[in-house]
Order: sequence, then C-alpha cells, then structure tokens
Amino acid sequence: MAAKRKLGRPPPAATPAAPKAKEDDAEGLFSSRSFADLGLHPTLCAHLQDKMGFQGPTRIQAQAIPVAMSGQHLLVKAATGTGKTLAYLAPIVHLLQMREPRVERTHGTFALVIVPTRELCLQVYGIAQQLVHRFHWLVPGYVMGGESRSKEKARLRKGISILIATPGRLLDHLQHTSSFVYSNLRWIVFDEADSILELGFGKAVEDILGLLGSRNDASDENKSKTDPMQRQNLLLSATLNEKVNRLANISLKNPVMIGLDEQKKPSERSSALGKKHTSLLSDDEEEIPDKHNNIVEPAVDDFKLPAQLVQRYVKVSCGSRLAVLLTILKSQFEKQVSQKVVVFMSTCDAVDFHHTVLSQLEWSRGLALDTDKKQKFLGCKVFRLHGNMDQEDRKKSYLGFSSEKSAILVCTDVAARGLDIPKVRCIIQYDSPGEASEYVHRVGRTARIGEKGEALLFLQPVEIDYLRDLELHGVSLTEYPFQKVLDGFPVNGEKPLKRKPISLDMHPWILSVQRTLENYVASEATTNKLARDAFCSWLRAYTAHRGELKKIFMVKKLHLGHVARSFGLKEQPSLVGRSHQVQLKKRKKEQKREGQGPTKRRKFPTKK
Ligand SMILES: Nc1ncnc2c1ncn2[C@@H]1O[C@H](COP(=O)(O)OP(=O)(O)OP(=O)(O)O)[C@@H](O)[C@H]1O
Repeated sequence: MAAKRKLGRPPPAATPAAPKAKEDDAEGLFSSRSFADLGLHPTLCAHLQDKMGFQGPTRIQAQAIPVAMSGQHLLVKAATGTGKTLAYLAPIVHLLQMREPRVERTHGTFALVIVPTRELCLQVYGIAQQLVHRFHWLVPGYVMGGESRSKEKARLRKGISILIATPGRLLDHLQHTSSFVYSNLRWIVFDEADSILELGFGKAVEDILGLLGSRNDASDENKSKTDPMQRQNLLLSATLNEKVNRLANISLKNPVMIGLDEQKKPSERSSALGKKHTSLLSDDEEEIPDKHNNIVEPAVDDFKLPAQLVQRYVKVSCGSRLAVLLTILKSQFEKQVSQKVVVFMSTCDAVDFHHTVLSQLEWSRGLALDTDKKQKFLGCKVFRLHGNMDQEDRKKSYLGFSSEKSAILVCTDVAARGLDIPKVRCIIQYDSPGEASEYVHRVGRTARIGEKGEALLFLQPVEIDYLRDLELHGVSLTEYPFQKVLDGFPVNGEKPLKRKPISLDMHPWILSVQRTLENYVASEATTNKLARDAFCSWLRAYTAHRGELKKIFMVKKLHLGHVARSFGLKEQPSLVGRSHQVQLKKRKKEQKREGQGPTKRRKFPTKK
C-alpha cells in the first residue's frame, strides 16, 4: 500500500507513461488503491466515500488522477461508464482547493470543461457541485445553448471557478462578454472530445483555443493574454478518432496517454506532436497527419465495451418493425415492472411519432376482438428527448426520466454521449447508429460502473451485414430469441397450444398489433401527421449513411410501402421535397440500369 501523503503536500511529478495500478487485476473495474493513495485531499476523499458512496477509485481514475495532478497534458480513452468525469474533476477540485492565495470569485474561471450536449453539461455541473460541497469558495457553473445569455453574463461577471460549457455558447461569451475573466485559466477539458468534433464544432473549438491562447501554434499576442505555461489540457472519450488526433496536435503538448497505444515510446509521441498542426475543419486527407504524427491510431480500432453487457440483434422485416418493437417493450415490462429502457431513433420527427404511439396506443386486452374495453398497450411512462425540443421541455424530460423507476426514453443521439442515467437496464437501437463508435456510446448508457445491462439492435434482413462492420471493431452480437417472446403472447385471449413454424410477418399476434396500430394512426389526425413527417425524415436519414455504410443501408432496397407500414400508415405518403424527388429519380435510373422493373409491391391484408 502506498504511503499516505501529507495534507497540502504537492503530489510527486508523474512520468510521461501512465502509471498502472499495479495491484489491480487486469480486467477489474476498480483499483485496489484508495483515493488517499492517489494523493487527493483527505476532506475530498472523505466526501467521495461518505457522501457520494465511492469506496475507491476505478482503474481509470487510479491511472488518470495522479497524472492530472502532476500538471501534464492527458489523453484518455476508456470504456463508457468507467468514471472518466471524476478522473478529471477530482484533481481539478483537489488542486483548486489548496491554491494559495485562496480562490475567489473575482479571479474568474480556472477550469473549463467543454462538452458536446446540454444534458451532459448539466450532468457534469451536477457532479462538480457535489465535489466542491466542502470547499464553498469554489464555484461551479455552466453556460450552454438554449439558456438566457443575460443571466449567464451576470453569473460570469460574478465569477465561476469551474465552468462547464457547450462550445457554441462558450465561444459566444468569449467574444461578447467582456466581464468574463479567464486570465487565470489553468485547465481545458474536452469531455467526449470526438463527439464535439463530429457534431461540427471544429471551427468553434479552433476559435476557442485561439482566444484562450491555448493552441500550440498560438500567436505571441494571444499567448501573452494568459499564462500558457500553467495550462493543462485534457481530452477524454470512450472512442477517439482521427479528428481527435488533429485536436490533440493543436492543443496537447507531450500528453500522457491512458487507454491507447501505451506501448508507444514517449519520445515518439512528443516528436509526433511537435511536427505539424492541422485544421479541425476539414476531412481532407491532406490535412490528416501522417502516421508518425498520429496520437490516436487511425486503423480500425477495437472498442472497449463493458464486459457484463449482453448485446443482441433482432432481424425484422421493415413492415413489422413497429409491431415488433411494441411487442418487445411489452414483454420487457411484463417480465420486470420496474425498469428503464432507452430507445434510439434516427430523427427528431421519428422520436415525436414513436413517443406518441408508445405513450398513447390503446388495445383490447389479449387483442380479443369481442371486447370494447381498452387500455394502454404499454403501461409505463414514456419520455422523449431530441435537439428540436425547447430547452425547458428537454430539461424536464431528461430530469423526469432520470428520476423515474420505470420508464421508456425515446431519443435521438443527443442522449448517446456521456449521459449517466441511473438504472437504465436496456438500450434498444430501433434505427441503426451508423458509425460503430456511435453504437458504443449508445449501448454505453447501460451496464455502467459494473451494473447489468442489455442492448438490442434492430436490423432488417437487408442490413444484416452491419454485424460484420461491428465485428471489425471487436463488437459481436448474438440473435435475440424473438420467437420465444412471441410465443408468450395470447391471441384472441388464448395462447396457441401447438405452434407450427410461422413467419414473423404472418404471426397472428404481429398482424393484430399492426392492425391496432394502423387503426389508431388512421383515426388520430395529429398522430397521422406525425407519422407522415416521421416517414419522410426517416427516409432522409436513411439516405444519409456515410461511406461504406451506404452499401449496407441502401435506400433503393427499401420497399416504401413497408416503410410506411412501420409508421402505422396504410399507404405510403407522397414524398414532397426536392431531395425525395431526386432520390426517387435516382432509384428509377438505377433500377433501369440494373435491368429491373419497379419493385413488385406485395399487398397487405386490408383492415375491416
Ligand atoms: N470510484 C467510483 N466508485 C463508484 N462509482 C463511481 C466511481 N466513479 C464514478 N462512479 C459512477 O460511475 C458512473 C459512470 O461515471 P461517468 O459518467 O463519469 O462515466 P464515463 O466513463 O464518463 O462514461 P461515458 O463514457 O459514458 O461518458 C456514474 O454514476 C458515477 O457516479
């Protein structure tokens, strides 16, 4: 056991190589060290243990905290839900609380944490608030899109020691809030660094680093505004990519790397970093640093997923997708009343439509035809979350779902990054995520910090090659036993005794759910409009898959009548808008070229 350090004594300087938690077993989540062993202040250690319930650091924390306290730049890649937030916040709080003279609000901002989404901003702010509980002179705060600028200005004027921010709003304040003091800035943290760049904040990040004088290639004029010698930058994510390389090249000097390429010698790293500064704006190959300049290897990378996560896929034909989703959710909540499920969709309109269906669809119990007594198909609360909601609704939804014991959250990828919602048991990816890294973050909302978790990916038979793409990243899924789930449901009040093999689309239960769904969508004008809008936006999103994925998610292989069916529509809505017309023309041209006639459309049984 390492000797305990004295109060206030600076921690020893770390070596460039990340210190390994020697006593830890290789696969375990937790380190065998204590927080005190890592050099954290006793008051902070006591608070972590007694008030936050953390008995000891996770392995990633045991590796990162001493390095962060040593003042070195840091690049961390670690699986979702392994405690990366504390890995950077605890050392910041530790170092700030012991600062002499004591930190005051008029000193402005010392630590800046940049995050990609508003919900993550609130979440990190919440953790910072807990951590400073015993150090009342440290003030955390946040600025983010959707909030009142003038109120934020007032808070910045008063002074915020640890500022959590989304990039756009931060840049806005850096440019327009003259009372924002950042001359004492010591830390810049990029949490979910790859996502910040993927979401198109590259230019904002460049401007932020420029204004803060924190680019390796900053002009002398900018550098003199602050004290870059004191600056420490940290980049973290469960998935790092080529773009992060560029950000690392711009903002990190001789970083210690944790969780990636640990064999690479420090000398290689430093020479790599010093050589070339690249832009965060372009995907142009020219801009990509050569292999020797890379911090994050560009090769296909294995993603680390929580070992206890059960990952499965269900193969469903397009027309039955929604009936199958409803059936799976029903079965999940019947098996276990108290649980939380997150369902990922590709577009905001799809979230709005499915949220309405999941929360409002009614049925006659057992799908018996002779009873008028209707009840909700799913009994639990359903929340929604996407980027087009207004800020108040977004906050309510996120906090509402977080505090429920039993609920469903229907959301876009706005909820995929970093969110730590307690007790989420199952992640359903109803629409495929596209990039494998997004898959990792979506499923990472469950099985956090050693808890159990399940993930289920919906795939159409024509999309099944996506499994191979995931396998390239070390992610492998097994098939979900949906037939068994179906067998558990009664039809016309009875569970069929002996079952002959029957196709899923023709199964009486699925047909009945589909009928219920279509009648509901047809009878409710608002839901019908939601369904049509969702249909159009879903198709647009489907055509937007990038690169290699275009070969798997091919819009020309879709039967639009079946797609309509998956939105509870009896007929395909007319596709308005230029992009659809272009798409249709393209489809026809391609069919002609391939010598096919228009796809034969199968008729579905009409409803009575
Ligand atoms: N040392 C610890 N002991 C117990 N629980 C911890 C510890 N550190 C963090 N946690 C808890 O683990 C959960 C996950 O932490 P956190 O959100 O920081 O993970 P993460 O690695 O940032 O995940 P993601 O990559 O998804 O953002 C949180 O609920 C947090 O409170």
